[in-house]
This record gives sequence, structure tokens and C-alpha cells, in this order.
Amino acid sequence: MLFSEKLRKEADEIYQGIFRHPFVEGLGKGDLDPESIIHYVKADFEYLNAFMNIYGLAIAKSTRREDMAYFHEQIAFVLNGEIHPHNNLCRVAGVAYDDLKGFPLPPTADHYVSHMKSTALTGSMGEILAALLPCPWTYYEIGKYLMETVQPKPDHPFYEWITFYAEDEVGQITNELRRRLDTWAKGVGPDELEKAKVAFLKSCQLEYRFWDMAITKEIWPFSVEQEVTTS
Ligand SMILES: Cc1ncc(C[n+]2csc(CCO)c2C)c(N)n1
Repeated sequence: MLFSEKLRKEADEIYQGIFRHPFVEGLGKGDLDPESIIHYVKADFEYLNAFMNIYGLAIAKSTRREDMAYFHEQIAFVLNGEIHPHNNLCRVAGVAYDDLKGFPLPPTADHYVSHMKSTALTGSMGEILAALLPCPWTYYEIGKYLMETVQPKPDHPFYEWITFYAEDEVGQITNELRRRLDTWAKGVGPDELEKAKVAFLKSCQLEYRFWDMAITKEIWPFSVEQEVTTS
């Protein structure tokens, strides 16, 4: 069994929890609370900015041009592609996308980004790939799950969101990340594999919590000024 297949098996309970999460159910039913959508998009815009920073850290660690080119391509996808599902969410919530940019990350999103950043700074290439993988992989599976269970028509409120993540492009991103992780895994010992597994499972848990964060509209306990470094 490939390393990524083992990871997927270990994380199955978390994936099933994500498919049944109220936010994901709401996407399927088309009846999400606009305030939860707004909370999600505000956090996700900054999460995606941090995600691009992390790809930049991965480039800094790369020793092969081929790896640099790969991470560079991924930045372009996040920059240009992920706008579409966000625009869909904003339209349903009745808000302008520009009004949701530049907000500090709520605690869970902050934790998720910190986990990926510290892994990128201190971990091996395999650990970095493992920490990044649940991001496209859980969304691709959510997309496919909603396609199968809801079979949305173009008039479904979240048709673009669902079809965007169920599409081949996100599938290919997932498969390419898996392929790279599996190649790395073949050349390292059990201690290295264990560290990558821990990084992967933590990101899966934080994907679950990210949905929770939107439903509960999670905020910091005190409203002190917080720095936002991107816009
Ligand atoms: C919390 C959170 N997790 C995953 C995604 C989806 N996503 C983000 S970047 C990317 C491409 C990876 O190269 C994908 C599929 C999201 N938007 N927000």
C-alpha cells in the first residue's frame, strides 16, 4: 500500500466527519447562514495568502528546478483559481468579496497556518507535502461527495463551489501532491514517515475545525488590535 493510501485510511474517521459537518451539509442543501459564509470567506482569503507564503517557503527549500516549477504553478492556481468558489459564496451571502479581505485569522485558522508554516520551516520535504496535502484532498473529496449525494443542477446556490472542487483540476493537484509524497516516502525510514503522518493528520483535524470555526463564528476572546500583513 502506498504511503498516501495509508494516510487516507488513518484519516478516514476525520474525512467522514468532514462530509457530515453542518457547513458541508449546508453547502449541499444550499441553506447556509450568510454570517457563517462571511466568517469562512474572511478567514479563507487570509488562509490562502498564507498558503502561498508556505509554497514560497517550500521553494526556498527546493534543491531541484522541477520542484521550484511545481510550487510556482501551485501558487498560480491559488491566486487565480480559488477566487471562483469565494465569489460564489459572496454572491449567496449578498456581500462584496473586497469587503471580506484583510481580516485577522480567527484562532483555528491561525493555528492551521502556524502548523503549516512551522512544518515548512523546520520539516523535511515529505513533512511539508504531508502538511499541505489535506487542503486539496479533503476539498476534492467533499466536491465529489456533494456531486454524488446532491447531484446539483446549475441553479443550485453552490453549484460553482461544488463543481470547482469536484473537477479534475483539483483531483490532479491532489494526485500530484500524493505522487510526490509517495516518491519521497520510498526513500526514507520509519521515523521520517511517522513525522509526516503526524503533520498530515494534524492538518486533517484542522480542516475539520476550520468548518467548525465558520459555523460557530469563532473569534479571539478579546478584541485587541491584530496585525494583518496581506490584503
Ligand atoms: C481551509 C481550506 N482548505 C482547503 C482549501 C482548498 N484549497 C486551498 S489551496 C488549494 C490548492 C492547493 O494547491 C486548495 C484546493 C481552502 N480553500 N481552504
